[in-house]
Amino acid sequence: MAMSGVVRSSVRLRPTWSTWTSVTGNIPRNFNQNRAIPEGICGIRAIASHSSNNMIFRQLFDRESCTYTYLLADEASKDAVLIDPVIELAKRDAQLVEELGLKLKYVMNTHVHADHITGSGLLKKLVPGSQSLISVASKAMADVKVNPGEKVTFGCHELEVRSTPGHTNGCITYVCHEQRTAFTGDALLIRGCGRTDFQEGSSEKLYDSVHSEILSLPDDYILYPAHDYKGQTATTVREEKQYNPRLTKTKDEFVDIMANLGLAYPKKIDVSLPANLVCGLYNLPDDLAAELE
Ligand SMILES: N[C@@H](CCC(=O)N[C@@H](CSS)C(=O)NCC(=O)O)C(=O)O
Ligand SMILES: [Fe+2]
Repeated sequence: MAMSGVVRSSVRLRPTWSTWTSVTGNIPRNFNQNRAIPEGICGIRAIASHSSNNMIFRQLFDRESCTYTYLLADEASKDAVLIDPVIELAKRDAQLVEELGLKLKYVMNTHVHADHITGSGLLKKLVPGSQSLISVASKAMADVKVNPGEKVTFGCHELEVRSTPGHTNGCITYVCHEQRTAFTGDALLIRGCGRTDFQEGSSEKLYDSVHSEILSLPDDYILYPAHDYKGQTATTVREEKQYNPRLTKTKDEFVDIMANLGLAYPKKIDVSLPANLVCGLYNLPDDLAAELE
């Protein structure tokens, strides 16, 4: 029976095709990727692909804030999670959840966003039974607070919580080993990284955490950021280790680059921060507040 929840233990009990291949680092020569995985065993068919026949995966985009929201669901149980939803698009996300016949368990955030209000609060209203989720270190309010090392599970899938501070203190990355993917929030952006000039930002911490928790993953892991401003959608550990113009530098050079980005503050920072500390439920602009009534 598939279970959903937050696993506090780091012990993994059920071996899968994908964990086997990630441990051994190779695929059997005669491995048939289309062969059905035996019932009751959670695995992937398309090895090293970012999606598989038993996980539904959607990358959704907000044109205004250039935010990516991710919908992940277990095909068998229909249990689903949303990562980093945007309040203005909560109805879009809720409609997709309904159309796909999914049971939304968690509306999760990688961090307290500064540029938009999270859709967590509104989605909880639109999809009764769903719970908001964020890191303990974020100091934000949510139904479920997670710590590094814990697992968020939905159906037979799980996301490992990794601490990736530096953009904010409470930033976390969700790693899905069986799919060989990671959702990096604003810690790592494609050929970039999150800024470190507010929200307890620290360039030193960001450099260390991205290297130790994200770029230490296997080279073929696909990385999905919370934003992209140039039209890219995903990257890999290998690419970022080779081409990231900031993170391939020494730590001293990185700190210097980050101190001289010269970025304007996000336009919505003043409304976003207080609202996101309570999962998008406080002091909202009138049109958004009306949605919640
Ligand atoms: N212009 C946008 C804000 C752009 C921005 O500051 N993006 C953040 C991520 S959202 S907190 C960032 O870290 N950018 C790093 C970079 O190098 O671009 C707005 O007004 O909302
Ligand atoms: Fe951010």
